[in-house]
This record gives sequence, structure tokens and C-alpha cells, in this order.
Amino acid sequence: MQVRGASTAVDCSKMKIPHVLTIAGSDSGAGAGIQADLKACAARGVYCSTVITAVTAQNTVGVQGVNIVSEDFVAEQLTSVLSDMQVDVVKTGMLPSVGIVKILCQKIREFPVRALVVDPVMVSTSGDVLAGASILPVFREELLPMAEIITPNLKEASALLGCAHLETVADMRSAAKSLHAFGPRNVLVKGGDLPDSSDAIDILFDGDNFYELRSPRVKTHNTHGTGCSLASSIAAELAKGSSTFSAVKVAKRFVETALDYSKDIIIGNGPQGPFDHLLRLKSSSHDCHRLGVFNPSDLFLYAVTDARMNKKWGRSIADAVKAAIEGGATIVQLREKDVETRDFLESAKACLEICRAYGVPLLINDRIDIALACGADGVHVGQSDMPARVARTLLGPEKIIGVSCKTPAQAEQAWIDGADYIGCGGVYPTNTKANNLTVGLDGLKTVCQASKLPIVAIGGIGPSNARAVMEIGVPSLKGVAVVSGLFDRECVSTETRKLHGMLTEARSLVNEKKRHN
Ligand SMILES: Cc1ncc(COP(=O)(O)OP(=O)(O)O)c(N)n1
Ligand SMILES: Cc1nc(C(=O)O)sc1CCOP(=O)(O)O
Ligand SMILES: [Mg+2]
Repeated sequence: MQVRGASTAVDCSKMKIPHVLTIAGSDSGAGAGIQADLKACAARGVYCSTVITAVTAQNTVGVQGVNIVSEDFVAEQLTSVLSDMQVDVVKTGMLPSVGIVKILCQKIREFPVRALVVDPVMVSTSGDVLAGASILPVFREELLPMAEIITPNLKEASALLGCAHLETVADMRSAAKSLHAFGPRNVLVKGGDLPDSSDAIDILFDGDNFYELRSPRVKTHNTHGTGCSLASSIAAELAKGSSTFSAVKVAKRFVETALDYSKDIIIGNGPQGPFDHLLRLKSSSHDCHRLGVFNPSDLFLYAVTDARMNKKWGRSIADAVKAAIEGGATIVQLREKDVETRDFLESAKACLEICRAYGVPLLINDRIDIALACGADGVHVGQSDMPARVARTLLGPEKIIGVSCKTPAQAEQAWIDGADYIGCGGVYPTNTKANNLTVGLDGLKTVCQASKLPIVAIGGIGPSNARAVMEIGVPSLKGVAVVSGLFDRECVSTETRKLHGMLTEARSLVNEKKRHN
């Protein structure tokens, strides 16, 4: 990845907004190309500038004509934007000639950016050729080595490698590894066209690890422009500062959600319609108040409420939540098992206001409907609740989803299903949850070592044992979740403060140990 040098003419009191430059072809039907890139970037909240390489006459039936922009004029557009507009990430789409690819590489060397996302567009969804085989050598030799990530579909991957069709997940893995040898830091081989698969499976390879990203295939013809939109969304997340891995996860979720939202819309008479990127403008107005991307360090001191305990101590849920946050809780879950739906919704709204005021995320236990209705930041579900992948479809790409897991296999499934974190327990016996299986510190350690997701430990945890939990010292363990240790007490804020202090001490000790090892 190239790093831009210090900028001289920017006024620091003004706000810099993340900026993606897309260099691609125009699609008159606006389903793909420059138009898809603009809409995806708008939906993902970043600025998007455009360098047009070709103008296509195109609709949902196919591509009727292509007019390639001269190399000199592509160069002029690139200079105009790159020399002036603080571009963070460049994303490529249709690059129809060797000369245009060479000019792009030269301009990126002249005006370095933080990352280059290469979507090696060659054939449109309708089967029309957008860039011929003549560009393959310059792709391999010049463009790919500059890329932070490349996002070929199955056909593009086999064209770049000059190999036969890819037909299985094993083929995709091997293609990702071979493509990585051309020099990009990451390769995402998209398996949307994989035969006989009810899931959309993509393979991400970062040079060390393979990640199999799976999601249920959305049944729709409105898929024109999904590749452009995915690559632009990855570019947008990178521009906002995400790691490549989370950029890919968020972008994939975003496209799936938009596809699902648009599955029944009708635009055009052809076999492949466009989808609607700006679904969020039409969905819940609560979305505009959301806190932002999930931060695993929010799991540090996770307060989980309990209606019975609040009743016993004569507190409202909102009072309990406020006291926990004032004591240092870093995330709150409303686990209100015996409360009427209408009352639960009212309390959740009140708690959300408190959480927003303190910048603390609010999750709802089990009840996706309550989370949606009040605009909470996410949900926590267990193995017998709504499956996480269904919750993800209902809640969209940005809400936080936690899943209870007692085994590495469950943790793996949670990751595949698009969860953000895992609650692992019972670490110790508990009276709060009936018939709960205790996994102990060893069980917790086993899950933490296997998990690709951050973990919060739960079950019988309080001041007497929180340190022992944190001292298992596995990096995926981010904190502890506590019910009775905070809420079955006279003063919630005092108990929370005490536990926060102990956790902070334990974390320092673990970090100290790491520094010495
Ligand atoms: C952080 C956290 N971890 C685990 C659980 C337990 O969820 P679940 O297994 O669904 O059980 P219930 O809480 O619904 O009884 C949790 N709530 N929070
Ligand atoms: C809600 C819950 N889930 C658990 C699990 O093992 O998944 S243990 C648990 C109860 C935790 O309450 P306390 O902090 O009072 O022990
Ligand atoms: Mg549950």
C-alpha cells in the first residue's frame, strides 16, 4: 500500500471526508460502472469522484455500444482529481485499453493514495466484452502488484490466470493463492456464479490465511452492478480507515442487504435488473442516529440487565442502565425475559436515549423486533434463538450481532453467519440462567483460541474471579459480561466501578506479561 505524503494546503480546522476515486466506464442504465460506484459510495457515506474510461450504451438487456475515451483525456481527468482533491482510495472498474491501464499506474505513482482496489472488469453481466485479453499482461505486471485488494469473479480469475473454469471452492482457493503471487496484498475471489451452491461463497486470501465468506444467496434477477458495488463499498470502508478484512465483510453485508431489499423491484425488460443502493434512505429513520462501526474493545465491561433483579431492588430498567454506564459499563444488553412487549419497547427507547447520550452501544437480548422498533445498535442471540444469519438479513450490515457459543464449532458458525462477537460461557456456575452448562476457564480458552471473532466471557463473573478470567490472556478475549454481579446489588454504579477497576488492572498485567514474553 502506498502512503500519501504530507499535504500542504489543507486547513486543519475543516473536516476531511473519506474520498474514493473510481476510474471506470459509464453505464447509461446506471446499474453498474461509474453510476453504481457513485451510489455505493454515497450509501457508504464517502465522497466519490469519477474518471470515465468509456461511455457505454447499456440497459437491462445488454450493452448496445461502447465509446472509449482517449488515453490523453483519461490522463487529464486523473490529473485533475488526484492533484487537487485528497483522494484516499482509488477503485478501478472497466479499463478498456493497455494504454489506459499504463496511464493509471503512472498517475498513482505520481500521486500516491492509501490503497488501490482493483475490480478486474472484463465481461458485463450480459456477457458483453468490456476489456479484451490484450490487457491481461499489463494487469498482471503493473496493476495487480500495486493493489491492496483485487476482486475477480470466477471468469475474471481464470482469465487472469489463463486457466480453465473454476468450479469448486477448492478451485477458488487455489486461484486466490495463484493470483496473490502477482503481488496484490489481498485477493477476493467472488463465487457468485459457483454452480450448485445455495450460498454466495467468496474466498479472501491475505497471503497467510484463507477466509471463506458465506451468505445465503439472494434469489433475484436484480444483480446487475453487484461487482462494481462490492468493490466500491470495499474502497469506501478502506477510505474510512477500516482494515481490509473488515472492509470486505461490511461491503459484502451491504451488497447482500441491498440485494435483498431490491429483490422484487422492476426496472427494464431485460434478464438482469439493477438494484437499489440507497435503501437506507427509505429504511428506519433511527439509522441516522446509530453509533457507528462495532469496536471490539466495547466488550470490556458488558452490563446485561435482568428484570427480576431490577424489580427486587425497586429500580426501573433505565435507572439500572444509567447507573451501570456511570460506573464504567462499555456496552449494555437489555435481557428482559418477563416483560410485556409494549413495556419492553418503551424501556428500550428510554435506555437508548441514555446510551446515546454516553456513546455506549445498546443491544437487545433475543428480540430482533424490539431492536428494530427502537433502533438499538444490535442484538444478542443464543443457539436456540433466531439464527444469526437471519438476524443479519433483518438488521442490515451495520448492526451489532452477538452469538452465545460454548464450542469452537459454534464460534466458527457464528463467524460464517456474519456475527460481530461471541458471548462464551458459563465460565462459572450461575443462578441467573437456569440449567446453564458451565464450560469453565478451559472451555473459554478453547473457544477463544479457535475464534476469529472477539469474545466476551459470561457466567458467574464478578470481582472475585474477573481477574482470573482476563488472565487466560488469549487476544480474542476482550472482556466480561455480568448480570447479578452488577444488578443484584444495592448500588449498581459502585459495583460497576469496582469491577471496571479490577478489569483495568488485569488488562495491564496481561499486557505487561505480553511485553516481557
Ligand atoms: C454476552 C452474552 N453472552 C451470552 C448470553 C446468553 O444468550 P442466550 O444463550 O441466548 O441465553 P439468554 O440470555 O437468552 O437466556 C447473553 N445473553 N449475553
Ligand atoms: C445470560 C447468561 N448466559 C450465559 C451463557 O453461558 O451463555 S450465563 C448467563 C448468566 C450470567 O449471569 P451472571 O453474571 O449473573 O452469572
Ligand atoms: Mg437468548
